[in-house]
Amino acid sequence: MVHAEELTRSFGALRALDRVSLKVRPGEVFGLLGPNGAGKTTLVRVLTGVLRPDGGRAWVAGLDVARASYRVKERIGYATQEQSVYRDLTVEENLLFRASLYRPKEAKALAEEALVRFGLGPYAKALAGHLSGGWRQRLALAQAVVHRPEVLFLDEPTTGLDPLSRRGIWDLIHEEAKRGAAVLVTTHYMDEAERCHRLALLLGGRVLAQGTPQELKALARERARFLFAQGVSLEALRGLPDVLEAWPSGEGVRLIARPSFPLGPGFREVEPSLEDVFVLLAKEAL
Ligand SMILES: Nc1ncnc2c1ncn2[C@@H]1O[C@H](COP(=O)(O)OP(=O)(O)OP(=O)(O)O)[C@@H](O)[C@H]1O
Repeated sequence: MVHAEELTRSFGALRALDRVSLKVRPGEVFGLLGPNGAGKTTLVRVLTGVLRPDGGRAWVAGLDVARASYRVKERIGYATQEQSVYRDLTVEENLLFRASLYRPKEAKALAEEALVRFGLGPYAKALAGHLSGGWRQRLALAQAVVHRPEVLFLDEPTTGLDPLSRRGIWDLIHEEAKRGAAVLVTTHYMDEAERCHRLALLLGGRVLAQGTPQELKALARERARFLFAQGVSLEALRGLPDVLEAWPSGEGVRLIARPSFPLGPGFREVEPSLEDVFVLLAKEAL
């Protein structure tokens, strides 16, 4: 499992991580959701022992990351976008290489098994650089888990993929969690965040909130009204002091308003999306 306690990391004057605490349990898919520059990659780099924190501590798979960063690497899988795949090796060679780094005696069997499990068999002899983006991401995931790690870190595993390929990757991520791995996945796609068991919303290096998607939505509903309105002017709504955010949506207008906002004719309450939750919490934090 993953346990981060008050992790802080700065680059010069920029505080990329500000007292970040979280836990990821075995069997859980935990999402780190935030816009560009929120600190997601920095957190993953600290948790995988690539980068030292300035403050705080972290344990991964039972080991203190700062003290045992090499041993931690044997117990984790780490997939950054495509960088984790060697384009001039074949699919099979990529898997064999990674497996032999950590489990040399079983490398061949593990690589074979990953080929089958990830449906990569037909591409075994193809150069990774010749695969389509979706298949290359599948390979990146396969090589991250080929040695059957206890903890899996996936940094934006679906960026640039079409919706069908993204679904395929998410099915595979959940299979790894079912196998018992603790999975930490970063994304800036709000719809993908819905697929996580629990999430932390990150902005400016700080955790704005964490919980299950349902808990985060309930938290937001306590603090604001999420509405859909028809027959009202967007500009007029935007001018009202109780309206925090308003934007065109289909035939009408979606808005986030303070709890005191009256529900007049033409307005109805809607279920907030995680994007709505994020917008509200980000506004409150600024
Ligand atoms: N090595 C570095 N040197 C200086 N600044 C850095 C370094 N790495 C990250 N930063 C800065 O720290 C902040 C957080 O960056 P980080 O890459 O962790 O964000 P992110 O949430 O992963 O964003 P993205 O979605 O764009 O990958 C950014 O402002 C970034 O410019």
